[in-house]
Amino acid sequence: MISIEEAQSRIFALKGPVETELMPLTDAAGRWAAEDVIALRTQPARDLSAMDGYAIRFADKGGPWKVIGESAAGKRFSGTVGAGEAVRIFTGAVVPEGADTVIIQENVARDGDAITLSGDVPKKAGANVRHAGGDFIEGKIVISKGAELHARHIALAAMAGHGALRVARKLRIALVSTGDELVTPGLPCADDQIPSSNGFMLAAMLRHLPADISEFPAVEDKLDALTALFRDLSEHDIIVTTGGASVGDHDLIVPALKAAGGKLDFWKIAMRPGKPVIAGSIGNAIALGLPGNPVSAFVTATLFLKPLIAHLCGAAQPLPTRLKAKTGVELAQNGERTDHLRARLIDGVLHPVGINDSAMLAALSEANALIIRDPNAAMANARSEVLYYPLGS
Ligand SMILES: Nc1nc2c(c(=O)[nH]1)N[C@H]1C(S)=C(S)[C@@H](COP(=O)(O)OP(=O)(O)OC[C@H]3O[C@@H](n4cnc5c(N)ncnc54)[C@H](O)[C@@H]3O)O[C@H]1N2
Ligand code: MOO
Repeated sequence: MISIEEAQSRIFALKGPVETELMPLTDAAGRWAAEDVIALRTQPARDLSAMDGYAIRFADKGGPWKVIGESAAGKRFSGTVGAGEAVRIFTGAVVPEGADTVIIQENVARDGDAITLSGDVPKKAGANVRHAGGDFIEGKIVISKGAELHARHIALAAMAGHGALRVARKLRIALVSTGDELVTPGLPCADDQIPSSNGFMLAAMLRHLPADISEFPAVEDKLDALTALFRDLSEHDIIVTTGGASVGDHDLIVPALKAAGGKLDFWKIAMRPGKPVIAGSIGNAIALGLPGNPVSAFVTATLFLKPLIAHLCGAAQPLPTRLKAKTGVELAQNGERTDHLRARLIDGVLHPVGINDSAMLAALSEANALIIRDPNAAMANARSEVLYYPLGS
């Protein structure tokens, strides 16, 4: 058995990021920047007013002033503000030549072209002015290669002058559930059968990731059928199987991968749940065999499949976020495998939900966090800090 960290780096080493394409901003969210994004313009391009009021010289801060024109957003005043002069100005408008300060309109009284101070004097030169280049300067890297593109990055790229961003192309992923006992959810299910929940769970986990997912009907535990499937799917970027990963007579993923001409990289990770993970390659594809137990499939997809997708899409930080919080109860000393305790984070404190069986979905659904227990971790007192993966609510 290898450690989780070694498994992650070996899976990433199977293949590098895929080819890239230029993506319009509207479709770039949720991807990762394939190159540094450089500002094509300076923002603000000129000194702009942050408020509605009057542009003045700070030297004249006590007033009175004569209004000599107007500067609005998109329609700047082309003259120069001299001593004792002011220009009516609006939020987002260019501060005219000669002026260095904006006094807000609430602090002056206007009578025709004349304004006088009626409130506070501006505190300093430059008050209510956003200076040119205060946000970013042309030529600066505003988004680093490998950064995940959230809505706020899309806005920044747009402001920096880009209409499209270079990102990894969409991945092609095949999801295959294996097992003679599997029944399509919603159809009658005999007592020795089980609804095939894993494919639906994985599709839901990957829904917002940049991948075209092909889902296949459950495949029987037959070497020929599984071998043919590996061959047929080898043009995908990733083939994900669930089930058949263990050592029983009907666990055929490893033999099928080999029979199809694929290569096994490793099998079994020192973790719970999820020990019998399989990683290898066949043709163009990375083969990732996840255990059949639903909670094992969920945890291993969280730790290996989603990070692999992020890695192939060029993410600088493909691994899931780990956070720290206090545990509400004492945690027993851990055994040899990294454990992932189902827990609920309530008001910043982690409460284990109790059942940690790798087949129990009700307990998993109650959880919104997985407490990480390192191999051989000592007992942790209640209120001590522990690491966890947030699962979303
Ligand atoms: N002698 C040993 N037995 C087992 C070991 C071991 O080391 N030695 N490891 C155990 C561990 S840990 C796990 S995890 C499981 C993994 O088993 P498989 O990956 O081979 O999965 P299956 O046997 O096919 O199924 C396990 C369990 O999950 C149900 N299942 C399978 N597919 C689905 C699906 N698509 N949706 C919902 N549920 C599914 C299946 O019916 C079984 O109940 O092996 C242990 N055994
Ligand atoms: O490692 Mo298995 O996933 O505990 O049941």
